[in-house]
Amino acid sequence: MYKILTLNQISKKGLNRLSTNNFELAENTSSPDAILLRSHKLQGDDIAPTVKAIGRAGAGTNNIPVSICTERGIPVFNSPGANANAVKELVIGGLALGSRGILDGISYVNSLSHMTDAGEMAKLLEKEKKRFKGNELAGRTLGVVGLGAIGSMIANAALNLGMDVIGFDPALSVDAAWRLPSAVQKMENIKSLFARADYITLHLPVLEETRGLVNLDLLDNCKPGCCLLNFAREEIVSIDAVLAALDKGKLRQFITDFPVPSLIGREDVILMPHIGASTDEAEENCAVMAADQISDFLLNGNIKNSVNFPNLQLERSGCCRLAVVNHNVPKMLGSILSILADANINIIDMLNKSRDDIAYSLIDLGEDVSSELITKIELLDGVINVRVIH
Ligand SMILES: NC(=O)c1ccc[n+]([C@@H]2O[C@H](COP(=O)([O-])OP(=O)(O)OC[C@H]3O[C@@H](n4cnc5c(N)ncnc54)[C@H](O)[C@@H]3O)[C@@H](O)[C@H]2O)c1
Ligand SMILES: O=C(O)[C@H](O)COP(=O)(O)O
Repeated sequence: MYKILTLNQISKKGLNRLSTNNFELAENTSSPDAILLRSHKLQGDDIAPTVKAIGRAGAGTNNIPVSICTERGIPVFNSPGANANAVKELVIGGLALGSRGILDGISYVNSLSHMTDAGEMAKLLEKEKKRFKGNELAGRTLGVVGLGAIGSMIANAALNLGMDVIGFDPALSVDAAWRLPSAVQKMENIKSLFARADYITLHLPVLEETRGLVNLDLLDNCKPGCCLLNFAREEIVSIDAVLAALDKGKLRQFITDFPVPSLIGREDVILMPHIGASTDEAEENCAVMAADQISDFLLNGNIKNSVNFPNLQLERSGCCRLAVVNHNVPKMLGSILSILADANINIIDMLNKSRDDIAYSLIDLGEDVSSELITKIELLDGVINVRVIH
């Protein structure tokens, strides 16, 4: 029985995938085998020595100390693309809010609660509605920074709204490139995207190199009257730079899913409480994906959609399986296999892959192994952890 610690509200549809024969779910346990979470900020010290895997029901893993997990041989999984449609729809809503007098118009109408005569009210609204006039999105240029699961969906939707779309992504994967409509014009650098776009939307992860990426220099370079949308992460945008650009009129509006106190109360800012992925559908998709990945890892050692381990899946064969995590250095696999050979244990099937400093092997054996043999493998210099999966 594997114990799964859940640290956020995870959709029932996902939790139900973890059958009660193999898994026990707990909101509080000191010795979990795996952790399932959403945006809970996890510290290294919160990860008990028993933890074998961490599943993020969502896209961003910046709330998880991934490098500490890698050092400890713990794969971290996420749910790529599972909430992309939800974010896309909210960003389209954001574009509408940024181009029309929707919020001010609604507030104005609600301020008329003292009026009792419908005819008088209609007359007043017809007179005042010019204050809430906006612009159409069609014909304007949208700059998309980060053309992965979310960025490519938004690019597509914006083209369908009649917008011109330009994009920047220095690390575009082959799959993402296939998904991208050819009408999206690829920019050589982020500066030229900022200089050309009427609306700019950010859809990249927070990494060392993207922290504070949207700074004074970049915003000084943007088209006057530009509207910036941040549904990616707070850390990517310098709030001081945004406030300066708004005050100078360089930016007309800032719309973000990541409010901070200094943004509250400004008319040129629209704040949402991190609800990009908060739909029934996205929460279910993410939870199902994360739960399935954790389940397959704990029960079979298979790895799919890890952000720090190689992806590796092997059909089960033989009588038991060894899952070995080691440093990606020469001779490791040979040393492991010679321990098995010296013990006369037959290998039925195996797969070994590496990613950066980590290597991972699944080895299916013809017979069960003793704890002494496992200890021998564990003691090899460079081995991080070994699991026997029956
Ligand atoms: N507001 C929300 O609720 C919400 C929901 C989902 C995701 N997110 C955020 O959005 C981010 C993107 O999500 P996704 O599902 O599209 O991820 P993704 O991995 O599919 O796409 C991210 C893209 O950003 C690109 N990228 C990396 N560095 C870049 C850089 N310096 N400049 C431009 N592009 C760069 C990558 O190459 C990749 O194509 C997540 O990391 C998360 O932080 C927020
Ligand atoms: O990275 C993500 O997937 C989003 O920020 C969603 O976060 P949430 O699961 O806490 O809503």
